[in-house]
Order: sequence, then C-alpha cells, then structure tokens
Amino acid sequence: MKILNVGQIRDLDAFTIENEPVSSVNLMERAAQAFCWWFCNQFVNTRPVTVFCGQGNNGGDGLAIARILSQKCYDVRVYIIEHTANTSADFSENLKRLSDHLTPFQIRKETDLPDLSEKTICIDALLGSGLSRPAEGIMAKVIGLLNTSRNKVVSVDIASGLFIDKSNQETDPIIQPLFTITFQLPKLAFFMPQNAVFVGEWRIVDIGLDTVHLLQQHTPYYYTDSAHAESIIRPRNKFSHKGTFGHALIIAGSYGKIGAAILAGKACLRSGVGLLTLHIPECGYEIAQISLPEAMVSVDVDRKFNTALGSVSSYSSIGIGPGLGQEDATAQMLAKLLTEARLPLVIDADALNIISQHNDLLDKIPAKSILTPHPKEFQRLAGETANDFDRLETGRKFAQKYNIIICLKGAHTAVILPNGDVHFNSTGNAGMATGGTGDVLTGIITSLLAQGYPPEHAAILGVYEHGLAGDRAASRKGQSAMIASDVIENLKID
Ligand SMILES: NC(=O)C1=CN([C@@H]2O[C@H](COP(=O)(O)OP(=O)(O)OC[C@H]3O[C@@H](n4cnc5c(N)ncnc54)[C@H](O)[C@@H]3O)[C@@H](O)[C@H]2O)[C@@H](O)CC1
Ligand SMILES: Nc1ncnc2c1ncn2[C@@H]1O[C@H](COP(=O)(O)OP(=O)(O)O)[C@@H](O)[C@H]1O
Ligand SMILES: [K+]
Repeated sequence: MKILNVGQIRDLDAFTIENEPVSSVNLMERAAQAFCWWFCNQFVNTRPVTVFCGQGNNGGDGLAIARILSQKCYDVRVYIIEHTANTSADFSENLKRLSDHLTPFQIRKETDLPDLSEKTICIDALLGSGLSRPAEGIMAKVIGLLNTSRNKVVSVDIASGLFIDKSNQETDPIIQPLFTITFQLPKLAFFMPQNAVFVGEWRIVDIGLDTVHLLQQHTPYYYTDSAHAESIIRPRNKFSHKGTFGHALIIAGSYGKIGAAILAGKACLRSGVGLLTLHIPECGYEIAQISLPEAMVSVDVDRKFNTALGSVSSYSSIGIGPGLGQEDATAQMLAKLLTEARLPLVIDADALNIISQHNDLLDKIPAKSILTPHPKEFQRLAGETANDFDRLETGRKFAQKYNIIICLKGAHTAVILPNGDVHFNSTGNAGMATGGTGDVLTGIITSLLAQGYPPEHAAILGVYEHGLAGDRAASRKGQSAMIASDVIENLKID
C-alpha cells in the first residue's frame, strides 16, 4: 500500500472528483459515512457525542458526521471554532445540511469552551491534512481542552495540529486521540515513534479514491499489508529436496550469550532453510548440539568468542551478529568476512557495533547486505538525528550510499532499500519488546536469503513474518508472558 504526501493526497482527491465523477461534497459525504460506519461499530448510541469542527474540509467532514450520527439517534452537539473568516465551500454546504438537525455552538474565545461530561466521546474535526502551520490562538486552546479532559477523543483523518509528512516541533499543540480514523491511505506521520501519542490506534476507512491514479503516483513510502507480503512468498515445490532451500551459516554467540545463536539458528530452521550451520565459540558446542540437533556446528578455535572462520564460499547465505561480542579478534574476523564474502550478508547487533567503531568497514559491506539495527545501533552507525523524520532520511541516504538494505527496527520497522524506498511493517506488538526477538529476526532473514529470495524480498517478508509470528504468540500467551522462543514457535511462512 502506498503512502502519499500532502500534495499527492490533494491531487488524488481532485482527480477522483473530476474523473469518477463525484462532486466534492459527495466525496465528503462518503468520507463521513465511512467514518460513521466505524464509529457506530465502536461506540453505542447511548454515549453522548461532541464534534469539534474547524472551518475547512476537515471541519466539513465533522459537520457531515454530526448529521449522520444524529440521524442514527446519537445525542450530538457541535462546536465550530471560528478562527477565520474563510470557510471551505463544502463546509458551508454541510452547515446548511446540518441546520435541519442541529444548531451548532460557536467558539470564538476561551470562555466559549464547553464543560464536557466524562462519558462524552469527542470527535476531533478541527484541522486535517490542510494544516499549514502549528495550531495557535483559540484552536490551540480547544486542543488543550481536549487533551486535558478525560474524554475519549477520535480524530477525523489525522489528529488536529499533526503534520502529515513532516516533523512537528515539540511544543506544537496537537490532539492526543485514542483513535485516528484516516481516509484511504495511512499517513507517513503514523509511523514515527515521536508521534505515538498523537496517533493512538489508527484505522483506515475506504472512501473510493481513484485506484488507477493511485497506482501512477511515485512515492518512496509503502506500507507492507498482508496482500503484499503474501505475494512475495514462494510455494515449496512437491519435488524439492533440502538442497533446494539453501545452506545458511549463522555466526553468533559468545560466552554467556550462546542463547542468541540458538535463537537465531532455530528461527532460521523454522523459516524453511534446507541446511543450517552455526559457527559458535567452543563453549557453545554441547549447548548447540543438544538444543538444536537439526543444526550442524562449526566450532571456533577460541573457547569464548568467535575469532576465525574457515572458507565461507559454499554457503548460500550468511548471518552474523547476535550475541557476538566486540573482541578485537572478532572484529578482525568480521573485517575478513566482509572482504571475502561474495554474497549479501545479514548483519545484526554486535557486528553492527563493530562496524560503528571501524567506519572503514562500511565500504566493505557486500552489496545488498541487510543490516538490522535497532534505533540505538542505527545512531551508533549513522550519528545523531534531530527527529524521527530526520532519522528516516538519514537511513535512506545511508542505504543509497552503501547500496545496502536497512531494517530500522521498531513498532513499525522501516525496511529501507538501496534505491531509497521505505517499506513500513504492519505486524508486531509491544510483547516483542523482549530480549532475543531481534536474534530471531536475523535467523528468519538469513533463512529466506538462503532459499533464494532476493534481498529486498527477504527483508520485507522476514520483517513481516517475524511480526506476524509475534502477533500469534501474543494472542496465545499475552504480550507480557510471550518470549522470543514463542515468536519462533509461531512462525508459519507459507
Ligand atoms: N474532497 C476532498 O478534498 C476531501 C477532503 N477531506 C477532508 O479534508 C481535509 C483537508 O481539508 P482542507 O484542505 O480544507 O484542510 P483543513 O480542514 O485541514 O484546514 C482548513 C484550513 O485551515 C487553515 N489552516 C491551516 N493550518 C492552520 C492552523 N494551524 N490554524 C488555523 N488554520 C489553519 C488552512 O489554511 C485551511 O484553509 C482532510 O483531512 C479530510 O478530513 C475528506 O472530506 C475527503 C475528501
Ligand atoms: N513495541 C513493539 N512493537 C512491535 N515490534 C516490536 C516492538 N518492540 C520491539 N519490537 C520488535 O522486536 C525486535 C527487537 O529487536 P532487538 O531490539 O534487536 O532485540 P534483541 O537485541 O533483544 O534481540 C525488533 O524486530 C522490533 O521490531
Ligand atoms: K482532525
């Protein structure tokens, strides 16, 4: 699914209006109907509803929503914030249409602000995608009132005051909704951790914007939905054999962290690889043979750390990093591997930290390698960034400069491709914020690479399936009880 910028969204609205054709006010009606469909499924009509409207099209949506909900027997009040002399045409039309049903209250100054009963659900239709500057004056006061009230707030399209595709300042007044019900497409702002409280839970409602025009839009931003992930999966041929699915090598673990190697190895096997070899320090030999009998073990000469590899030319994929440690000898081994490897690697955890300490290694990373940093590891690699939008831009430049794939891990992991395209993941949950889940991801992606998936697909699909397995684990065990091993047990890539 594509993620468009403000200008493209406006064009898509305009194109739909002209080419469907549908009048602008009828498109607004469709948007309001779609919002109300969700709203009526979520909240019973015994809860009072107050709709706060600006005077642009987001406010127009709010007026149409108020009319529809009042027709569905909700007890509705409407407040219009008079912040400008100019109202949009569709706002004015919806004001007329509302007059048979309700009389709106006007808010011009602070003393006009209402007292809200606790049960009231507030609908935020103050400002939408047309936001051109931070909210101020009476608009900021209304946002402050809603944020300090204990009422549930639902934002129409986007929280008022939040920019759709660029960073806000920390002091900007922005609604903090429980839900955002957005039209047609997710918005870039939803994927930034800094915006978590300004988005809440979000849902997309379809308003029938032109799909052909949407296909023609160029954007670097995508949202990995189930349809996209499933289109990547390759079915297993009936006559296939273990050689068909590649031989993966995972270089991981150190004294006290052999578990990281086991988690990565097990996840690799559970993701469909044909053969797996684990390269681990000698102290991990028995642990690995007992806990992962399906894997072959290559034992390092060192007892506690990985320090030297034999030839790696026969492997179909190589993952390195989980629990590796940052010993000098390990760093030398990594440098040698980066120079000698003839295929894209999966590079995680301490392997990334070693590269951060030896910047000259960046140029040696094989093309299309997949790096899986969490935000702190990414900061060590690429330096400080001003905000989450800036971090994403830095990631895009980094991926292009070094011709690599970066999986910037988080609630919506961003898979950044060498051409600068970004695929935000749709699966996963806060139960995955527990030690070892990153090691599992390394194993999954290494497995997919071994099976012959192109690196771009291995990264996008691996991240998606990792989150999906986490969602299955959470529904079975609950987010608090689930651990990384549960993610592995719930893998099902087919
Ligand atoms: N036909 C369409 O274009 C559709 C538009 N839709 C709705 O329209 C919204 C966008 O509408 P608009 O483009 O009218 O924009 P808004 O409703 O977001 O903004 C309205 C006006 O407020 C002004 N403004 C911007 N920032 C402000 C600030 N900080 N303080 C005060 N005023 C400010 C702008 O100059 C603009 O004229 C979408 O978010 C969506 O809710 C939906 O009805 C779907 C169809
Ligand atoms: N709140 C969250 N929602 C969804 N996924 C999450 C969340 N927190 C963590 N994850 C996922 O869990 C994994 C954690 O990886 P990482 O930080 O490397 O952990 P570790 O080093 O302990 O293995 C990442 O894939 C990340 O995307
Ligand atoms: K809004």
